[in-house]
Amino acid sequence: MQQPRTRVKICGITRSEDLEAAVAVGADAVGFVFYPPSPRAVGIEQAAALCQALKPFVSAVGLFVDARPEEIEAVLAQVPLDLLQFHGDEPPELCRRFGRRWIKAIRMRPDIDLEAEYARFVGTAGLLLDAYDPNRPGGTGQRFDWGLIPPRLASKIILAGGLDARNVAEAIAQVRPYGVDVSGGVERAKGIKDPERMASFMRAVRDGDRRRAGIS
Ligand SMILES: O=C(O)c1ccccc1NCC(=O)[C@H](O)[C@H](O)COP(=O)(O)O
Repeated sequence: MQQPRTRVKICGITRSEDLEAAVAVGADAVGFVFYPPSPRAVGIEQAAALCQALKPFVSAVGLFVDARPEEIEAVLAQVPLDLLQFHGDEPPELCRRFGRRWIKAIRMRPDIDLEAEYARFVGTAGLLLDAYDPNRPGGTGQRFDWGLIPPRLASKIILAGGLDARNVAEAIAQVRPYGVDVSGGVERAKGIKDPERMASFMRAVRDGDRRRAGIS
């Protein structure tokens, strides 16, 4: 079977022009950060307005960090999210309770047993792997050791953490993930995406797909 293309999520969208540019360059999904301390945080009305501009077949992902269930319900009541991303220490029961598809972010440390995490989060649509930083839950722009990812899990993995146009092709060729997720690597300031960087990132992803398929 031919290797499908690597899916791309551009996370931390706060402005309609950035959303349109992300879709124009071919992003499969855009992410909205519902975590008030983040410089990329969006409010409910802002996210609802952004979603209205989304074209068909592009997914809207809502990112939460240890939010209370009623906070998540309040977002879901107004924002048509296709997928929830849990980026904190949420237990599996919390992730499952909203009746939506969801992914669990795992912040990678050398002692993480990813096989055990995948078994623990029954029902997850995939594991998003991000760098561990003791002071920030995500969006750090840092990479982690891709060698920690068991090849058996590659098709369940959305690779994140410090990706940009210079390293994503190598990441795809090495890890062979289902998808990649980028935020800081396509920005010109926190929460402000750069159309040129998004376009170069997408070109580099397709380059990675060719390398992964052995064409180059
Ligand atoms: O973006 C944030 O500010 C953020 C805050 C708290 C938790 C997660 C957050 N972002 C997660 C992501 O955007 C993605 O995992 C991302 O691809 C990784 O970020 P980056 O290393 O900047 O590409």
